[in-house]
Amino acid sequence: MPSFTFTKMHGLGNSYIYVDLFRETLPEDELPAIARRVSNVHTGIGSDGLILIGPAERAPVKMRIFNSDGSEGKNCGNGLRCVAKYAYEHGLVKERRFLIETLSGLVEAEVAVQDGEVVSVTVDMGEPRLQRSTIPMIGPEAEQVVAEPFVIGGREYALTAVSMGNPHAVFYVDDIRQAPVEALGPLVERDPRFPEGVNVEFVEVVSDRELHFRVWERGSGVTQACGTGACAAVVASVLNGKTARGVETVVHLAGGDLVITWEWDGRVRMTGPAETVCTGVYYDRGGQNG
Ligand SMILES: N[C@H](CCC[C@H](N)C(=O)O)C(=O)O
Repeated sequence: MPSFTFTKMHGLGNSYIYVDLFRETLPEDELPAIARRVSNVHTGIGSDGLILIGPAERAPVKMRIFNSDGSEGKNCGNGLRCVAKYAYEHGLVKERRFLIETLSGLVEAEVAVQDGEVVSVTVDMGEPRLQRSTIPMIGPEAEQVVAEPFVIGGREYALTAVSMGNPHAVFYVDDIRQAPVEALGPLVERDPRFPEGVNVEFVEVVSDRELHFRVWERGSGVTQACGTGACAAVVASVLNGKTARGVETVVHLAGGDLVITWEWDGRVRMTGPAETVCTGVYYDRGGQNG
């Protein structure tokens, strides 16, 4: 039976099973099924998905992320902070600031270190993509989608769409505790107006530099946190005139807080924690369990 070593890590409770491809080899065509199996809390290890840390052409390390349903995402904010922590602590990089390659491009991470341990990470997530065709969303290609009427499930909502390399649909609510995450999340996730699906975020504005946030993730459902989603929420809030550009905004997610700024240079910077839960050996029984 094939087996491989893994490290379970989380960013604000958004956990993934990390496999170091500098040490392990996984069959490419099995990756979606392996993601489903390791994510299963009953027959696997239990997580929101699988993240691979491996060699890259244009950076010291590359991150690939698979959601718990086996679909491959193009970016992952909480995952990037954990990859940065892993890379620094395992000597894959020597500097505290370095590039990480993702399917949506290169990002720059900077680790904060105390007694040899990475305690927090700042990631320059690059510029948000705002044109409909880059979300992607069907409709006039060059248009931005800001507070656009969006009818679904028999009701009309105000939709703001932002891509951080992966797609996000942001909705505002008066009380985050009442947000229709499980009722609306899966409907929007698979709506045909989003040809690649979409992550669905609900935001309550506390002030011009503080948000409450909940998420239904594409491919994983409700998670404790979504780093790219929190970045999309800050960008959407500036576009909707609810928070300030160039100012640190605190985003309260179910699993904890992120500090995010949509800088005047156009780039979005995110700072937050990254934790190692455990390391181990996974005995993969193949199709028998997922
Ligand atoms: N579900 C996302 C990938 C994970 C993103 C999230 N966990 C984050 O921290 O950004 C997608 O399919 O685009």
